[in-house]
Amino acid sequence: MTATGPTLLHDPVHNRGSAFPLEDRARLGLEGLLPPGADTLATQIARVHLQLGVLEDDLQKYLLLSDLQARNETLYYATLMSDPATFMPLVYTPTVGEACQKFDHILRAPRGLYLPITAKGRLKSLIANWPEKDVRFIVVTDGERILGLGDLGVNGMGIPVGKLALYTVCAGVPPAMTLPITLDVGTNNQTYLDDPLYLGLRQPRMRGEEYDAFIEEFVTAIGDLFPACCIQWEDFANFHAVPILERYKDRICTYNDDIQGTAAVALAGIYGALRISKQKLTDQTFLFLGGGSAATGIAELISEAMVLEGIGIEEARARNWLFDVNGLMVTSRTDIAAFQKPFAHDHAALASFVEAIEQIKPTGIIGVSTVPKLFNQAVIETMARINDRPIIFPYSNPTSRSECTAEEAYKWSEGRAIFASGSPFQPVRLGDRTFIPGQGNNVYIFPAMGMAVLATQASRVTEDMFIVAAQAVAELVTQDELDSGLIYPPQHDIRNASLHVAARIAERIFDKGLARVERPADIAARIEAMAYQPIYPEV
Ligand SMILES: NC(=O)C1=CN([C@@H]2O[C@H](COP(=O)(O)OP(=O)(O)OC[C@H]3O[C@@H](n4cnc5c(N)ncnc54)[C@H](OP(=O)(O)O)[C@@H]3O)[C@@H](O)[C@H]2O)C=CC1
Ligand SMILES: CC(=O)C(=O)O
Ligand SMILES: [Mg+2]
Repeated sequence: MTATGPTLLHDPVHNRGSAFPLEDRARLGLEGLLPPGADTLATQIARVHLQLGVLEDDLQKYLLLSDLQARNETLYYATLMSDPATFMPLVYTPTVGEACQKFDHILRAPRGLYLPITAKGRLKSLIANWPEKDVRFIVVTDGERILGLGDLGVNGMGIPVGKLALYTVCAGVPPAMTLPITLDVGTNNQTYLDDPLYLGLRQPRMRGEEYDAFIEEFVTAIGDLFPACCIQWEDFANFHAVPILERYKDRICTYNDDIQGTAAVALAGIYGALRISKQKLTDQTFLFLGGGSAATGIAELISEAMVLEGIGIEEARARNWLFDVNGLMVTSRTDIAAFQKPFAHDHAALASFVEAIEQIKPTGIIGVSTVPKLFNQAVIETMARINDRPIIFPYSNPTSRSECTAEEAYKWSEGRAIFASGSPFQPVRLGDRTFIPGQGNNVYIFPAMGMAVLATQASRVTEDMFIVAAQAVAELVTQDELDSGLIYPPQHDIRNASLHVAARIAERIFDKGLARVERPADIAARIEAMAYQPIYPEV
């Protein structure tokens, strides 16, 4: 029996607000509870656009949209899908970064599951409180490396919430099947520990065996309660992200978006760049600013993609170099972690990034350092002197952490940079030319991966699925888009792009025998039919 009256108006899944048809209102006990006129979904969307249009501050817009999500889910998704290029920067990077930093101050309706380490031993009973019983996709963080903003404790919850909204908007993963989770193992962020409004555990971060046992209990509980569920790890510090992925990738359906999703979107951008420069992947050398989860994930996937073009894995890895806070990663350094070692090469130690560019002569630089402005004029001018079409990817998020702006990259390279950034930039005018900067963000990958896994009920997520995803993104970019500098599909068309990428990944899942459903005659049609549409459910 569907709820009626005020209870119905407070159920975000079934609520239509002012769009309840007049003829249904008596039956649903809604007469008098709504204005006498009736909206359509279209007039409701127009009203949200109007309300957002008068707000100048993006955080206020973020709040308006989260309130809407808590009140009327269909209208929320319909609004986001009405103009993804406008709304993605509000519910995702860059605005979500500011929202997370202030999450305890701006909190209105909590969303998702919070699992504190103090509930160790009882996680299953907490997770069982989640009202939906067919959860297929979890995005989980422990809040330690939120975008490039560091340890935000439970305030990091904005990231799983925002990413899962985009699973739905971009690729149609039904929202009822998604679950955002924050594991609260404490925080080392003193500002939050001192803030009376902070809502997480007031204790230093748990480390070591107790942390590992907590993760193990979490994974086991999810497997028991939601056996068809895929777990996406998000924004963990690299010393947890890498071992967690290693531990679980062959045991359950799981992946880490910062390592694998980012790698795929970077590879897609490189494939696009090579169509512009008319070069081969195996002719490239990449120098990363940063040597963490994202850098090593991208470097490894590029290496694997180079192997597909005929060179050995060691030779491929030798074309990928890391440069971190202590300089170029060379074999003589003693501070290199195991996951970085494949990309530490024999070379003299170098402390200057420009000097490293001079000596290594990369064709592309990829910024995943969390530190803004390090792709300075000298860096970009050196890249532009060495390369006819230098690849410049400042991937750190949010915008305040970007290694350079689009304008800087185009200006300092005299318009020759092939550019993409983790957070969006506006088009850049240089003389009589207009450049459209692409957003090199894993948002081109994770929603599609989610839909592919859902449609196939994949038992595992494997590396080659990310190479396929990269190829599928790249093949959508038209010559006109490349001519304007755009190496990713335009954001306004991200839904079509994601459904295409999902179908290509799903094909690979079926080919590898990892699907747990029968192969349909038309995979793309099956995905299209499964994809969530923002249409009011019957009541
Ligand atoms: N565009 C996209 O889709 C994505 C972007 N990102 C972004 O990438 C960034 C990094 O993420 P991730 O790799 O997971 O984070 P990590 O913390 O794992 O890596 C950051 C790396 O940068 C290094 N670093 C810090 N300061 C400097 C400096 N001054 N010069 C050079 N290197 C420095 C760190 O070294 P040390 O550890 O020694 O401090 C570390 O190796 C974040 O801003 C994140 O938002 C991540 C995923 C996806
Ligand atoms: C995009 C993303 O996953 C990050 O910046 O961490
Ligand atoms: Mg991330």
